[in-house]
Amino acid sequence: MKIAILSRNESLYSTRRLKEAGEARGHQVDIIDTLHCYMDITSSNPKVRYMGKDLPVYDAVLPRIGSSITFYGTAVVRQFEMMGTFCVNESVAISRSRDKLRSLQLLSRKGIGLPRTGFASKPDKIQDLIRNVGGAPCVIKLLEGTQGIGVVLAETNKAAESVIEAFMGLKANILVQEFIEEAKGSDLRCFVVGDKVVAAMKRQAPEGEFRSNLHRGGEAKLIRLTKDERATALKAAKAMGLNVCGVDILQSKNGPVVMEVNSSPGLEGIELATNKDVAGLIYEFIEKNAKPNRNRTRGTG
Ligand SMILES: Nc1ncnc2c1ncn2[C@@H]1O[C@H](COP(=O)(O)OP(=O)(O)OP(=O)(O)O)[C@@H](O)[C@H]1O
Ligand SMILES: [Mg+2]
Ligand SMILES: [Mg+2]
Repeated sequence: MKIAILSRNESLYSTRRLKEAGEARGHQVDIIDTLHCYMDITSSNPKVRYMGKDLPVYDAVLPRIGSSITFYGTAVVRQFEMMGTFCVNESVAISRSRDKLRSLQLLSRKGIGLPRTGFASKPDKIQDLIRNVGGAPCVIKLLEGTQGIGVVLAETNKAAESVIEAFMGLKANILVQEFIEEAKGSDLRCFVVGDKVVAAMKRQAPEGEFRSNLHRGGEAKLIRLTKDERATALKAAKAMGLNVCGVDILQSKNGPVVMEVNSSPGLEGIELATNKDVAGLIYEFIEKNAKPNRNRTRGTG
């Protein structure tokens, strides 16, 4: 098959592994720099232009859209959808996953377990917002954060109030969330491909830290999910409409709760921790599913 990986950086582990794994299975794999694509939207025959030429018709596009280029990146994916190209994750699903509030609302609508979460844009009733998630300790998050930056644990109601006021003063969008203390600084990354969790790892924060992000010094190890955890991850992926994603789960005393769903999950941590050929499994999915005009949202995303 002829497959394009949309990625800004071909030296990233995930991008390199995806190219290698695809070629090892006999595919032609091109890495296309998302920001260098430009589009012919007006014509009845939509195209993507790249380096002065039309891109060929691909059998599948594998979007790896970084959160800093969501807006343009999803427009490029949408253009491929309009051409009838099979996109592993569709543009609408990627956009949904980048908005923490929208994601939580979609997940909640499907009855998926979530930490109690509040959101407000004005500081009128901060105490009520804090009370609604069960009071301190609670977690305050910047909506646009990644790699654990902008995630704060407030140990007292007073501290929570000050942090919320400070963020709001800076006009930052935040959410306030129940602190899942019993997770003990760990979370589960469930890597979903199609309708399977193909790999899972437990990430543990270092001593004295509650954020388990590998970028914050967390350590990952292989884990066997419970039936409930597996079902929750699959339900979350389905609710978001993502074929390939990383579902992050906290083990709460009331069962698994979903923290977020990532539409361009990294391969390095998960392949290292589980020793699995996750990249190869993504191609297995593409080989089974990539047919022209199979995008559910063709032209309507
Ligand atoms: N409600 C919570 N209760 C307990 N721990 C939490 C909670 N929310 C977040 N954490 C911890 O903080 C970490 C970072 O939070 P989160 O994943 O929401 O932030 P992020 O900046 O979006 O990170 P990412 O890079 O994964 O997108 C989580 O991996 C988890 O270990
Ligand atoms: Mg995130
Ligand atoms: Mg996270």
